[in-house]
Amino acid sequence: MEPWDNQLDSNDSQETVVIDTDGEVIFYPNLFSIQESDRLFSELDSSVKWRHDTIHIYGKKIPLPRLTAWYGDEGKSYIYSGIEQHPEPWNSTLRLIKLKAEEISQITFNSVLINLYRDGKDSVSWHSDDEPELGENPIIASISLGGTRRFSLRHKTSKDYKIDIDLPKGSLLLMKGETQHFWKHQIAKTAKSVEPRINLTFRVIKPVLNKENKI
Ligand SMILES: O=C(O)CCC(=O)C(=O)O
Ligand SMILES: [Fe+2]
Repeated sequence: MEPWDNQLDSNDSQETVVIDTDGEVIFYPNLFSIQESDRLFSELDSSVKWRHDTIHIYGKKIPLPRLTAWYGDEGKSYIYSGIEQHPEPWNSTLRLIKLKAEEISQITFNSVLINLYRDGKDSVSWHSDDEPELGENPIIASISLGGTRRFSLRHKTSKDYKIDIDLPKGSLLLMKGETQHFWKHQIAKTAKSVEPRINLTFRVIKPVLNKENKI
């Protein structure tokens, strides 16, 4: 039996409400133990097909400040930076993590976007996960492994609403309801020395109408 085959223990049920206004964000600090987290980190670090994508801004090619990968059910493609992306098929480690995320979230996910923050210079800038293929009120389960990084949320119109939360290894942050309409989030760069971090955001990709109004 693998360590992560355990039933939910009492630690798993700890939860903190991070946001309950204009959306819902809930933090579960101990989805995986430290030992399980370290093992999952090294398995994913070596097995994931990491990409270093570039984005095009004002005619310039800019490498993303992190490595990424996308895994999911076959046939769930989505348009990202104007390019149709096809997911890699699930591997066994990702399936196990997905099951744990689904137990907590009470929803079946069909894809995961994975980020590798190699050091403190890697980051993700302010954004909402509001692509049409995620649907009206997406449920996103975000799992952290490796070094702790600070996750910030800020309300789009009420400038005083701002929350920072450190995401340690083994934790899960659940974003749901209207969160993506009203809030943006980021992982800022840091000058502190930090261990590499892997973040997995499990999502449900829905069919969307394309230009010819076909699914
Ligand atoms: O690394 C994180 O915790 C957040 C990643 C994120 O926001 C995203 O991939 O959309
Ligand atoms: Fe995001």
